[in-house]
Amino acid sequence: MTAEIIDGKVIAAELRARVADEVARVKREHNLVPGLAVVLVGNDPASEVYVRSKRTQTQAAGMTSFEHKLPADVSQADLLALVAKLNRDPAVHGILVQLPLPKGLNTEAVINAIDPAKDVDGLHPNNAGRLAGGFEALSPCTPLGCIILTKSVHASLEGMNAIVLGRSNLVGRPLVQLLLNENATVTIAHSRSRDLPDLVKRADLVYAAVGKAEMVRGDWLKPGATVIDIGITRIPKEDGKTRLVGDVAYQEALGVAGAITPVPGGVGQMTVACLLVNTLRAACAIAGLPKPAV
Ligand SMILES: NC(=O)C1=CN([C@@H]2O[C@H](COP(=O)(O)OP(=O)(O)OC[C@H]3O[C@@H](n4cnc5c(N)ncnc54)[C@H](OP(=O)(O)O)[C@@H]3O)[C@@H](O)[C@H]2O)C=CC1
Ligand SMILES: Nc1nc(=O)c2c([nH]1)NC[C@@H]1CN(c3ccc(C(=O)N[C@@H](CCC(=O)O)C(=O)O)cc3)C=[N+]21
Ligand SMILES: [Mg+2]
Repeated sequence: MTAEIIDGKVIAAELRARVADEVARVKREHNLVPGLAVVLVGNDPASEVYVRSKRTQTQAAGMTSFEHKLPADVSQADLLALVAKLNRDPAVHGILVQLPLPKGLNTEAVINAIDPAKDVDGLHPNNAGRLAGGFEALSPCTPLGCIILTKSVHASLEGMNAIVLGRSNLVGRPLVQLLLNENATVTIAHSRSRDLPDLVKRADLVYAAVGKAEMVRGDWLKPGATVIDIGITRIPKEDGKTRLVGDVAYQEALGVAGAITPVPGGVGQMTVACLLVNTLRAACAIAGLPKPAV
């Protein structure tokens, strides 16, 4: 048996096309052009992968892209001043501050400074708390993308055993909340968890968001499980370039899983597409328009 490969490229392209249609409509009907501002401090390589695809795709969807690159030694005050300026800017509907921030900057204070209505990362406590409470919220893009990919395989997640490996504010925790909203039964594992292979073995749905290349082995998986690989690690190649590797041993998993996302070409594609969705939703909400069709 070989697993179905969940094609994030195709699913993300479909989602982006629906976003582009809605962007064209709000432009035509309401003269509203959604704008996304990305703030990149220093040069974290994982963040740069993200920024690259984000810029072109924002523009391709008909939205405005603003980019602010700041040096790694920028002061907390200057960073907060930029966030305050973006909060006030009527052309900006979404603000994303790339994480992790360089040492010396207070991440929590920066996130708290973002207008929750423009918090397209869903990291502000207003949004994270609303999500945890089961209320409507701007939710983090990567977990949103994971749910869409899972639903491309399973129409309903009700009663399924899911395991989430990782509990970060950006990925693991919000993914758990979204899975609960889908009525899955969720186990959360992290660096202090014991017997990871046994925990994974029981899961119909496996979400790996640890950041350890190929940590999840094929023989950990329940045969037929759906595997969503969120991890991205850059491995240097002999020619000096790098290749991207997930948290799951892909070749091994192919022989056991029922369905699996590749890296690249899986979750990462969906993260960017969902960022466009959140920016469109934020722009409509800020403008007092009805919710968009996507
Ligand atoms: N595809 C995409 O769109 C995106 C991909 N990523 C990638 O996903 C991965 C995770 O990102 P992020 O959540 O930000 O990472 P963090 O480093 O913030 O969190 C990693 C989590 O994994 C847990 N962990 C670490 N080692 C182990 C282990 N040996 N066994 C079990 N759990 C472990 C940590 O546990 P503890 O809490 O105990 O420290 C922590 O909860 C990274 O590779 C990142 O690059 C991230 C965002 C988007
Ligand atoms: N505030 C914040 N929000 C984030 O969502 C966030 C962040 N900070 N910091 C960095 C991580 C990482 N991340 C990625 C998103 C998409 C791809 C992506 O497009 N991946 C392509 C790979 C593209 C290529 O091949 O280079 C793919 O997997 O197919 C990668 C990484 C978002 N992150
Ligand atoms: Mg990270």
